[in-house]
Amino acid sequence: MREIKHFINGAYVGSASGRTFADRSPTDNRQIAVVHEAGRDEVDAAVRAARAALAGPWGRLTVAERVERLYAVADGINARFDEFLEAECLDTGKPYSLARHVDIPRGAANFKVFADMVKNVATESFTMATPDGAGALNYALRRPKGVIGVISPWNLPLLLMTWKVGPALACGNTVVVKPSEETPLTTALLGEVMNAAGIPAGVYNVIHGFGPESAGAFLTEHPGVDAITFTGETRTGTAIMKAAAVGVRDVSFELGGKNPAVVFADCDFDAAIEGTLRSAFSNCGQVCLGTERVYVERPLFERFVAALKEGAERLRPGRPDDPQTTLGPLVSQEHRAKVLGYYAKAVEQGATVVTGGEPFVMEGPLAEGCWVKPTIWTGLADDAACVREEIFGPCCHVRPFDSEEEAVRLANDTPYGLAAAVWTGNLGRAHRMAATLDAGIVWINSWFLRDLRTPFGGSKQSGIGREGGVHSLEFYTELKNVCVKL
Ligand SMILES: NC(=O)C1=CN([C@@H]2O[C@H](COP(=O)(O)OP(=O)(O)OC[C@H]3O[C@@H](n4cnc5c(N)ncnc54)[C@H](O)[C@@H]3O)[C@@H](O)[C@H]2O)C=CC1
Ligand SMILES: O=C(O)/C=C/C=C(\O)C(=O)O
Repeated sequence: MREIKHFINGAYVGSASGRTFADRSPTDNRQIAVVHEAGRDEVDAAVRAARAALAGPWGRLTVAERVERLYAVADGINARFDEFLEAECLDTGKPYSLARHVDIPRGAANFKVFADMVKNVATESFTMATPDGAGALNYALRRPKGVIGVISPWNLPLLLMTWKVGPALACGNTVVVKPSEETPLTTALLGEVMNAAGIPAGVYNVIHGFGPESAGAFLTEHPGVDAITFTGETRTGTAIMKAAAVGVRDVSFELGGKNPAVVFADCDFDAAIEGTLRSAFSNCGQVCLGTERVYVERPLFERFVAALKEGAERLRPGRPDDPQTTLGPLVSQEHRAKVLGYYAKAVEQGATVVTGGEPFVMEGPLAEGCWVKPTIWTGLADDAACVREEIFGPCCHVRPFDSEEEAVRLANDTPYGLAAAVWTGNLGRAHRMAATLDAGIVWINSWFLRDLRTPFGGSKQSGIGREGGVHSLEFYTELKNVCVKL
């Protein structure tokens, strides 16, 4: 049995309390690791180590030296690709075919891309007139913000954690990471890569545990943390924001979504079906950018629903390492109960179940796993729970519309504003839709095409701030203006 310890000041350490919890595989519910649970003492030790490293060798490196080490981290992930792949798929149950192309390569890319960015970023400068005629020169310096608290979720554990840690380190900060209690393995493994890459002790720290009254809350409440970055549920974001208010610490939040896809009759039908299948069912629907509401122009509606059903029924659940597997389980029994609760509620509220709506019956050890069928509904009212609330499972509701105005009204009728997809062959309409949809990210005739230089984040209750490209640098640095009288 693996034993997962905290990673503090460059070394793996257990909890002084001896408290541990079980990490289970969602594939078959077997225990895969015993994980140490941090108390306030371990969190404090991690924050102190991070603070000391800021003033230590890390803080004295030149940008070029930092960049070189971050490249070594990326190379270190790639060199141990298969170990990361195995650990990520063991924790999440996701198919190797998915993690091999998305999670692990992005884990490495998140270090390289932001290393390149800090190498090339400029800051502004202004000359100004002064009464004596000599003038003055203003220029801005970017300085690390300090110790960054990173709270990461379970759906894309390595990808989303490194999406924060990569730019934070590139900007010269140090971090204390609290990975999700459901998926601690790859965050723990990254400590070994950090050491091998020559990242000084204390720059990357990891503490394990839960959220409220555990490691997550202890970290966000810790006065030694200068800023907090979080991806997860909107309600958790609210709790973290309250903690961050003490000491007036900065936050960057990427929160829930109830993302629409709008499909016009003039779309490329096959592309729209392929894209919508991916956006609704990839990672078993556990992607914050995923589509849970599909609006289809009426003339296309019946054909679209039939093709989507056929695609959903082609998905094959199975072991992550089986090349035939195209659908993993949900992350936990608790999450499965939540998703199945929505499946039951949809029926109570009058949905037509086009396909799915129930658990998969699996054989052998997999019978104990967190499997649910990909599910498509039609016929729900616009205020039904499954149309309003984030489910985070492999499911979507499909509804017809009759005009562009109606499609915009329906798509925007949500407290969330993370992502949207529009499928149309009409370029003018594509741009109109992009401008009027309330979302941080609008994909036209695509989904999950990610350029890491672009702003990423949500409007309304889907988040605060933007990360990606220079926007990450904005969050992870303080700009200092220097005014020189000439
Ligand atoms: N990427 C996303 O947008 C995600 C959304 N979700 C949504 O959230 C729902 C609940 O899943 P959870 O795992 O409970 O998500 P969560 O938002 O509660 O957990 C995410 C992270 O926050 C930590 N956390 C929880 N409460 C905290 C607190 N008070 N202070 C500090 N840290 C805290 C957790 O330990 C975990 O590391 C899911 O059903 C799904 O709808 C979950 C994970 C990712
Ligand atoms: O950065 C990405 O490409 C993916 C982001 C996905 C999420 O933030 C999520 O599912 O929570």
